[in-house]
Amino acid sequence: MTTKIMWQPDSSQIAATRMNDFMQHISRAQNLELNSYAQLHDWSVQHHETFWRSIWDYFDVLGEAGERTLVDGDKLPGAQWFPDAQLNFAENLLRYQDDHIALIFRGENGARQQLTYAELRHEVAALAAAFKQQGVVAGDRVAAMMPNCIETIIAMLATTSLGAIWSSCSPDFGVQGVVDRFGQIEPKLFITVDGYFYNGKQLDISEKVNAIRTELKTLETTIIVDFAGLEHRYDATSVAWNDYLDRSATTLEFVKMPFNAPLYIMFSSGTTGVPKCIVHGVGGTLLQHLKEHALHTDIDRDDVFFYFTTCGWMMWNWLVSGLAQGATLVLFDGSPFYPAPTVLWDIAEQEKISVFGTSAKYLSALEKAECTPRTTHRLDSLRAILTTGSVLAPESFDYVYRDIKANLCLSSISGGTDIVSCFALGNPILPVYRGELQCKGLGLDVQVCNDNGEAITQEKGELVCRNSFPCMPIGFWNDDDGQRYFNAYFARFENTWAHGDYAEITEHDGVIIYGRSDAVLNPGGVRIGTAEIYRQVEKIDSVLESIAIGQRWQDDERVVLFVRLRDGVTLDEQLEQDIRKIIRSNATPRHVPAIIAQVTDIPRTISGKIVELAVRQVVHGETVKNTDALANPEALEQFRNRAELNQ
Ligand SMILES: CC(=O)CC(=O)O
Repeated sequence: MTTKIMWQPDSSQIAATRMNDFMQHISRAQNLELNSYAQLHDWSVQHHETFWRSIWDYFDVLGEAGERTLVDGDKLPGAQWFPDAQLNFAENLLRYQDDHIALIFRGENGARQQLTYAELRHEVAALAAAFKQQGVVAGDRVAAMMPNCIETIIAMLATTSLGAIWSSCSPDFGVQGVVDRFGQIEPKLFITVDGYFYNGKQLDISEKVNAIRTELKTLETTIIVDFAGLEHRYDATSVAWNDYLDRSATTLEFVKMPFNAPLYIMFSSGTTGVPKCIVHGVGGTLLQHLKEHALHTDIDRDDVFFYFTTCGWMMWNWLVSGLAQGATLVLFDGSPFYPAPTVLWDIAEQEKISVFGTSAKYLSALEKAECTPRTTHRLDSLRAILTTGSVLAPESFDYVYRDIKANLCLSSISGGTDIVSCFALGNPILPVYRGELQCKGLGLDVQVCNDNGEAITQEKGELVCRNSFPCMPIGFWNDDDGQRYFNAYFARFENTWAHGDYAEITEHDGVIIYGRSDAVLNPGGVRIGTAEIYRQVEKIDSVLESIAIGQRWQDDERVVLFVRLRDGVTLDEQLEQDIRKIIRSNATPRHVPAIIAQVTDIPRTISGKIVELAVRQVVHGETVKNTDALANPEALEQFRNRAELNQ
């Protein structure tokens, strides 16, 4: 069966893209005739050393690239990219210093602020000067529990301008979740707020902040941004943001750092124990984000770039790098459904957003809420929608083109915290096929492997990357012999990064993700990605969301499906039959759940991912190691000791 093309750029659109310009540039520089993305990608993998050096040059990275590009290039892990380079991350994000708008903040409570590039630089200088007076130096850690607002970006840029290391989470994290993360990295400074707004509520977090400060023994100072307008009592180790800034600072200096110096410490979701502290480097993060924004997303100075994210998800780090393109970034903090499900589209229309990023879950919830922005909003500026976080079902492609906008590039993108970027993503010179990620990222030898480690196409298997790339983490924090880092990605296949996604490379060299590999269902020895089931079940109007697990049963495994239904709907025999029928007729009899059960909530991580493993553990009576990693741990109780799972 041929896969439907949902959108295709015409030749004039292709000619105007930065991807096309880069392809011409490489053709000229390397004396080649590259005429397609497939050719460019092949070249970028076969000559990945030259490719990444070209990325540095093409984007005119500020700093010294140094002589060597790659040392021990065939070692995974162990390859060293740009071992002689010196650069500063913040300097590259602040290369523009003019009156173009850099940041627009929109709060759930109606707040709107904006800052030009010149003003942003000024604010960063004032904070960096105060940091310096406090004695913050390269390698120190600055931790932030912040909403997605302008101050968070100023703080990250001030931190990294000094070569210090940035780590952030959002204010909805619980005390233990924050301490589990920041406690491991021993921060010197903590930046936070008095409170925040969510779903129409003003939430005071002063008690939580005090509890966290007590636990983080290495803190010298806590800086508090007056975000929610609440009274805050300061003590000797806390200070208001506005009092802390050194407004007399006139210049901003950038401490040059090695390419592989730590930039960000990010955290795994922590659903299987204390979160892993994944350390990302200065140069690798920058080069990869330059490539992904400019080439794969075609972002430039004229773009208004929005991603719906919190500061606890790597998409925040990804969005912020958009400053390096000189684009205007739109930040939003709050519920995307308050006061109405259309709120993000109001913002898209008002701010003339051209690139709108969100999660796949948001789109399916929007569809269930029967929103049709195409008929209610003027979205003339919108030219791309990006989604990630979970698999974007083929039906969501239909929804976007039918009910949001027909003429745009819908790019499902995938990678994650582990690489602070993507393995497969969008491409402005390729068509969008229904249900597929458009392409593998340039420079990345992304493959799908069978159990023997052999590359396969048009078959499901493990998503891997077979060459080294600059944005591999530089390691895990407090993992001196690198063993935990090795075990996380390299133990499965030799000299290969195994990403933990169950996926397929399509005939168009696109990618389909079927779910996380550790959640794959295995009834009767047949491997089934959970997204294959969700896609069918969630077509049923009364099903809002679902989660599938494999339950050990009579020396085999059986598929158990839990569904969250619209208010007032009860799972009855008819609905069960409808669910089974839709799965059987659109997937296979093997996909049909043995048991279907109703729940009113599905547990998810704080960045919104449903946690199949934790549900599986509860169903089997096992202990869930770290419920602090969950946004709604109480939801797990609904899966414990269910009578229907014993029959
Ligand atoms: C790019 C991504 O893969 C983001 C995520 O799902 O965490």
